[in-house]
Amino acid sequence: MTERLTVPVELERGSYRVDIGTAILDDPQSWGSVLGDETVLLVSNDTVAPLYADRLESALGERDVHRHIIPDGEPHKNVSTWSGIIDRLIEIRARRDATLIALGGGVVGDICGFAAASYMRGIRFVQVPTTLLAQVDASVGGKTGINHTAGKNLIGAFHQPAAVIIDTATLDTLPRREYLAGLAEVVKYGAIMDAEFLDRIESMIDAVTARDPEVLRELVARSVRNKAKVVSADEREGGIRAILNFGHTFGHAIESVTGYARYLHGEAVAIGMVMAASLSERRGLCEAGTAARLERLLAALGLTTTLPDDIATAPLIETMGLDKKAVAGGLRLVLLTSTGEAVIDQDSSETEIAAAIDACRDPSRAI
Ligand SMILES: NC(=O)c1ccc[n+]([C@@H]2O[C@H](COP(=O)([O-])OP(=O)(O)OC[C@H]3O[C@@H](n4cnc5c(N)ncnc54)[C@H](O)[C@@H]3O)[C@@H](O)[C@H]2O)c1
Ligand SMILES: O=C(O)C(=O)C[C@@H](O)[C@H](O)[C@H](O)COP(=O)(O)O
Ligand SMILES: [Zn+2]
Repeated sequence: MTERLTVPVELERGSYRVDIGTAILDDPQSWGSVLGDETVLLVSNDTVAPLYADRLESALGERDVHRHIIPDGEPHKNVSTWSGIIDRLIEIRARRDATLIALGGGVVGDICGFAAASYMRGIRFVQVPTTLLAQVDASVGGKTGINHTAGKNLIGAFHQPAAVIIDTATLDTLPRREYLAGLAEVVKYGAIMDAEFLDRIESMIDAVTARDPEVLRELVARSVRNKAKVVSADEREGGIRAILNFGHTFGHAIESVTGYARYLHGEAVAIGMVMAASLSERRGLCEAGTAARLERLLAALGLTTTLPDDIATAPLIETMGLDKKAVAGGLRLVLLTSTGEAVIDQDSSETEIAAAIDACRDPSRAI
């Protein structure tokens, strides 16, 4: 086991800790201060449970622990899977003092968090993220929810976890495509708030793609610190938190129009970030070359930043209209003023947005 790092998430209504280490998922020390003698429902999916659920449960000792396994995949991040968790909580006669444990990627974490937010108007839950994306982003900050066919995460609630336990050794079994998708959210922190982090990632591409354990620890810890800083400043996205949505208005629309089955969340966000950076340049908000730098980095990490021609621009823009940041006056987009600085902006015309989308179609293009 490597030394355990702890990042606090400080909030007005109760802070919590994010523990980061290797082999800490089944270390009883991870759980002693997190759980009492309440009933526990361990929720995972049919891919992750066979890998890690027994190990985790072995650390919970004699507690009253039940399991619920959900089907794997973003298309299952829906009302039916949420309702299955609620049914299971009722079946085990869980009371208000019960705790849910979400063991898996962001899909398990988001649905489980929403079940915890809604069952009996709110019970505790603990995040045990097992994908890079969930470790650097989804497990921290309390956004929970499910998709609707009309739009991504359209149903949900803010509900903070009681604790987050990040065992970076679980990334050893993560498929490469999933790992690379997680890197998109890591790059996001560099783009919106931490230019030095972006330089650092650029300086160690090979170690990053090779999942060097020390580098993983650095990527996860720095990402979590960045996220915790923003969430502590604005827990419920009244303002600054929206910067964490950089690339997401475009990315979520790409996921939605393709039925949540063609692109992974991080892959769609990677394309969306290049579109948002390109729009920032077109609007004169940041210097020429900002989008190209971002695109070069994402490509070096193995992420695609090109939008295929069969995804038309008009339906994308229509779907973007259901983005949760939109207000009566129109879309609100996160744009860059430089690498490492973001603003929330409402002044882009539909023509400018369409041009930024179309700029990402041709791989030989100048974005
Ligand atoms: N709440 C938030 O703040 C927030 C932030 C970012 C993303 N999200 C959401 O998170 C979701 C994406 O999360 P994700 O990228 O983790 O996808 P995911 O949850 O679908 O997991 C990716 C795949 O990896 C598998 N997997 C997970 N851990 C594994 C492991 N250790 N070894 C082998 N396989 C493993 C999963 O079963 C799945 O097939 C999206 O729904 C997105 O909207 C939420
Ligand atoms: O934590 C946040 O705030 C984020 O926006 C993080 C995003 O990476 C994440 O994908 C989030 O779920 C998107 O939120 P939404 O409000 O646009 O659904
Ligand atoms: Zn995201």
